[in-house]
Amino acid sequence: MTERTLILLRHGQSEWNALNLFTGWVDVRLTNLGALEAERGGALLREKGLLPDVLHTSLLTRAIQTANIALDAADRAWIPVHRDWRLNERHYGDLQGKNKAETQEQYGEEQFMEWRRSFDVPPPVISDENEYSQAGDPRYAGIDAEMPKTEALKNVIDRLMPYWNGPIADDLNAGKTVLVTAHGNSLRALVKHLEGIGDDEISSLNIPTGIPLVYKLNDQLEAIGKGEYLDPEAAAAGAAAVASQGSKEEQ
Ligand SMILES: O=C(O)[C@@H](CO)OP(=O)(O)O
Repeated sequence: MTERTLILLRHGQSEWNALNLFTGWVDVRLTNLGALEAERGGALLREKGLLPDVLHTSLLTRAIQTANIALDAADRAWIPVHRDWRLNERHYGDLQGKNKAETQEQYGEEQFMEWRRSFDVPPPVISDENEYSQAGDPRYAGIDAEMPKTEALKNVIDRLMPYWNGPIADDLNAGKTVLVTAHGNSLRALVKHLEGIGDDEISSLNIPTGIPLVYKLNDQLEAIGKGEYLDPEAAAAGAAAVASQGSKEEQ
């Protein structure tokens, strides 16, 4: 068996993470803290000798910035890059741009959690006229019918898997150490697949910002054990902070 290495990295804190707004496909940038998180993520990779050979990122600036900063910190700014909308954050539909705590207050915790963490219930669709719609954004020219107007996690898995089974699998099968920089929910989709997590159980899994999560894979690209965060303590604290974003007290 040849062991393969896959590294997942959620982008560092974004401007809208800091404001506690549903973000989805809205193209916000990293905060200064987010940039520091990305740098620390790259330093962890360097310290552990986990040096990516190839990068796959979403089309969103916060993931691209994170990858650039982390790879620079790991002395790997030069590696080849592939970018694809299939790694984008879950499209949050009409919730994009809304405050999470206010949404929970307005609709109640049950509805809020159904929209936020249920496996297959998407939020209401976004209209093309909404200021936070991506209709007409040139980076998505050519996606046409597949362009989402809202997504549940299930929809994210459906659009992500062809990219996992295609370009990412090709690089892993070629023996490359692969870095994927993406988002809370596109990475939850990938972790669900890798760890065989059930549709109900996945609702309680949250991914912290900026901490590399490393998988060893077998020849079939199945995970050998669970993924390991390079800083487990910070990862646990970060995941707990993500989980509590509906609560005003935690902000
Ligand atoms: O707003 C979003 O796009 C995501 C990630 O930041 O949020 P959540 O964790 O609520 O799914």
